Amino acid sequence: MAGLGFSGVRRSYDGVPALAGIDAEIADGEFVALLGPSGCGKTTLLRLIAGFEMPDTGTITLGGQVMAGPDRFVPPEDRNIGIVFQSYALWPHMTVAGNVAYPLRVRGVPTAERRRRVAEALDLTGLSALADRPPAQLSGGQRQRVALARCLVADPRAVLLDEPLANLDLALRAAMQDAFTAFHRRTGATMVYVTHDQTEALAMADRVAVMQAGTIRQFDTPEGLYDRPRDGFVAGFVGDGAVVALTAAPRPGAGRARVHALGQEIEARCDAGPPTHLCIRPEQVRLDPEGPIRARVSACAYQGGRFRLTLETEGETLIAHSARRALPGEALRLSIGMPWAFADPGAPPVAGLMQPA
Ligand SMILES: Nc1ncnc2c1ncn2[C@@H]1O[C@H](COP(=O)(O)OP(=O)(O)OP(=O)(O)O)[C@@H](O)[C@H]1O
Repeated sequence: MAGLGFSGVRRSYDGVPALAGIDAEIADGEFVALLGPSGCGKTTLLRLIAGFEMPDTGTITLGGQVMAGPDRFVPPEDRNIGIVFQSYALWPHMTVAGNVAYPLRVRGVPTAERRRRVAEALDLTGLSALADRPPAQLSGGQRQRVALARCLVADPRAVLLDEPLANLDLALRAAMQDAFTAFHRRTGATMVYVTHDQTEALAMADRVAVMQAGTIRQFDTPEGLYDRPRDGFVAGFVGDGAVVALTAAPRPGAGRARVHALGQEIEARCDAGPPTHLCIRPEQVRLDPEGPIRARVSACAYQGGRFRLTLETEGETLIAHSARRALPGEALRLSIGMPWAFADPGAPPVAGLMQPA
């Protein structure tokens, strides 16, 4: 397996940028998710890694070797990268074992070695008992595992997965997420996983690249994205909660700041730079009869074991969790515990925001 590198990678279609400058490193053996809304460039980046397309400018490396650059382009068949698509693309007339053996047969791998490697790939994907079945007699999740086994058997340097669970129902998706994570642990494969489903990305990946409009807005661990989003897009796109503009921001101290928002002074976590916004997660909103903030319930949804409350206060909408059902229109009091304050470079300047001296 091998790591991947991207330096100044750009790609446009008809003059419109699909990738507007990608710089990133993916370590050998890392499981990375590319997460973002439709049209943000995830599939384009995957296609460039696979070699189905060339970047307009920039360099892509695999295991330190240039795959695409100013004067070099390695075609897809010479990159040894495995790909698992949303549509499983299995041969209907071949058994599971036959499908998995196919890439080795094409390469002329001798029979004994072929048998050994197929048995290993079937074992890794939990398919040994189904080796003799045709794809028509498999569930969607089992077919997807055949596609994964077929990709693995060729011993690829990296595995690319393009929304592989999109066609599966919710229960099966959850089971397959566990299967992918277990598979990654056992193989140590470098995996790049495209999805627009944040639950999937946060549950499985070591790190997630959050993309928007052809750029990576933040490339971080799932906890990093949730606890310390770098800008308003990431704060709003990843996880539940609210993004609230500050009305005044004193100079932040080391890792902490007292900021003004929601008509209150609130103690927040922060890093360098004067913050402009707060990201308030539901678990940071305490329903507290003595709390300083007055709010009104606008919606209440049961989420199994708890209720998700939508609350209106000071012209902002907050999300809270509650053990009991609340009625729309009900008045509550809140306190806010240690939200994350960040500087959003994309946001318009906040009127009256007090800048540090
Ligand atoms: N072959 C193409 N010709 C013209 N435009 C393209 C082509 N491929 C992609 N694009 C455009 O490039 C942008 C990025 O597309 P891409 O498929 O990479 O997005 P995505 O994030 O994978 O979206 P989705 O989640 O909907 O698959 C989009 O605006 C898309 O319309």
